[in-house]
Amino acid sequence: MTSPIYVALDTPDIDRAMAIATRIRNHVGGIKLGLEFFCANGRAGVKEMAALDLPIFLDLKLHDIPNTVAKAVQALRPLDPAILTVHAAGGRAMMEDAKAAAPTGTKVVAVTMLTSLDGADMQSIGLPPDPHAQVERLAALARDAGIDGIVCSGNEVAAARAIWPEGFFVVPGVRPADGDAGDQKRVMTPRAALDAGASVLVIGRPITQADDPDRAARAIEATL
Ligand SMILES: O=c1ccn([C@@H]2O[C@H](COP(=O)(O)O)[C@@H](O)[C@H]2O)c(=O)[nH]1
Repeated sequence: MTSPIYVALDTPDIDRAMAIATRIRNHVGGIKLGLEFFCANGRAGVKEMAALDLPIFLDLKLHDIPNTVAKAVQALRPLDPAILTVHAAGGRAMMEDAKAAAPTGTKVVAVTMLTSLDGADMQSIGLPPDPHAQVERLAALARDAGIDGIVCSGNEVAAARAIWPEGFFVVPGVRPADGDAGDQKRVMTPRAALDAGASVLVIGRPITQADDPDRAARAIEATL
């Protein structure tokens, strides 16, 4: 069975990213490359990581006017990522245009509320302090825009799946039971997130910052 874990390789150092991915490759389903990696290494770096022959999740969280996002997605087409992120807050037209510009096999998923935010943070940016309601609203918008799924925390994934049963649900903010949450505010264990309806789990520091990333990945895998 393919692992639902995408490991977040959040480093600008491609040699380090490659070394970690090589060690844990048999215990993860894919690798996630985000802003830190992409700003340092660009498309060439992503192509280099593709040599590992693992699915690539390009987590660039694109958020701009529809034309700009569509052109950015076109520029990423040669990388043929398995998963690509945009921000749902960019609106329906932006999500529609991102999907139209993406390769056929790429799942375009929309970030709803970052897992580093809680109700108080939402209030501070002028939103009602209710992550559940906001995730449900943006999940419906993403579904209606014709993209593939959303990114949300494990706390909201069951509610989001209830309104979008065939959606693809990416869940970061995942921590083993004794794990340090760090800057994440809406967290859940890997097992609980899968039980709640996650399609894939994004796990970074609990694996990449461990003394032995391979052992950490295996320990998490054993709980699934
Ligand atoms: O809402 C979101 C969206 C994306 N992320 C990304 O997931 C990983 C999480 O890393 P950890 O080290 O496991 O906390 C990271 O790359 C984020 O950019 C997220 O955390 N929350």
